[in-house]
Amino acid sequence: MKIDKLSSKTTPAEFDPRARSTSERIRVHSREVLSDQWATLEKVTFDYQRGDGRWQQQQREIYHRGHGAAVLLYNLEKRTIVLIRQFRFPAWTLGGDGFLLEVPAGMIEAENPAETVRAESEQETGFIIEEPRFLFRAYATPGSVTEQLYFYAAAYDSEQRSGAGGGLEEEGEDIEVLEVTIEQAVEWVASGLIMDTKTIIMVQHAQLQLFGV
Ligand SMILES: Nc1nc2c(ncn2[C@@H]2O[C@H](COP(=O)(O)OP(=O)(O)O[C@H]3O[C@H](CO)[C@@H](O)[C@H](O)[C@@H]3O)[C@@H](O)[C@H]2O)c(=O)[nH]1
Ligand SMILES: [Mg+2]
Repeated sequence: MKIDKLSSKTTPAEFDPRARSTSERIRVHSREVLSDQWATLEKVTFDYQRGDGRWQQQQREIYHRGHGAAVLLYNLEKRTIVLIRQFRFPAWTLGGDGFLLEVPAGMIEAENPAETVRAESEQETGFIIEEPRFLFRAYATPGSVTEQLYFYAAAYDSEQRSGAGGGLEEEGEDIEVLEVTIEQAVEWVASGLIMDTKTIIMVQHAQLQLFGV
């Protein structure tokens, strides 16, 4: 018996919707703002042309809350990185104490992610950094949130500290600063103590690219 698994999906390139630009494959019907307070929640109805050429109507709620930037603070001599611990209300609603271990991060202001991580590093941890190194950019939750996260790394020096950090009290921040060895951080990812995606990515980047664990 001859089985040709690809035949039903194979179309000549000129008719293949996958070869067309997405703007030709998406027709937006309506956009409705459901909530517009701290951030914006929108309901969008659109037609999507599937890979086999058929059109399908879909509806999605999408949340626009700006973009974020995070920084991996590392010290190669001491083999340490800097983590912060802070209360996250959405996490608390799922059980547990709601306190998460994270890398310093903040929402991008004035469309300048490098400046944002310099400012967040000082506000949240007290460490003053020079030019942070851009690593990569990623969607955290692409199915429903438009936010992109910009990842940076910066060497820190324990001497270059302006204060204890802790964040801005007027913004409700109450941040604890931890300096941990890379081995400890890797162990916390494996044991499930570190549960924040951007932080897991950063610890693994540090492990693979910086410390060679
Ligand atoms: N009133 C109000 N204030 C808010 C709200 N959400 C955030 N804020 C204020 O905005 C500040 C955001 O602090 P940042 O340090 O700029 O951001 P972040 O909370 O650390 O978020 C970072 O990490 C997130 C993922 O873990 C990212 O989603 C985010 O973009 C950023 O990178 C908070 O301290 C708080 O004052 C809200 O719904 N209402
Ligand atoms: Mg923050």
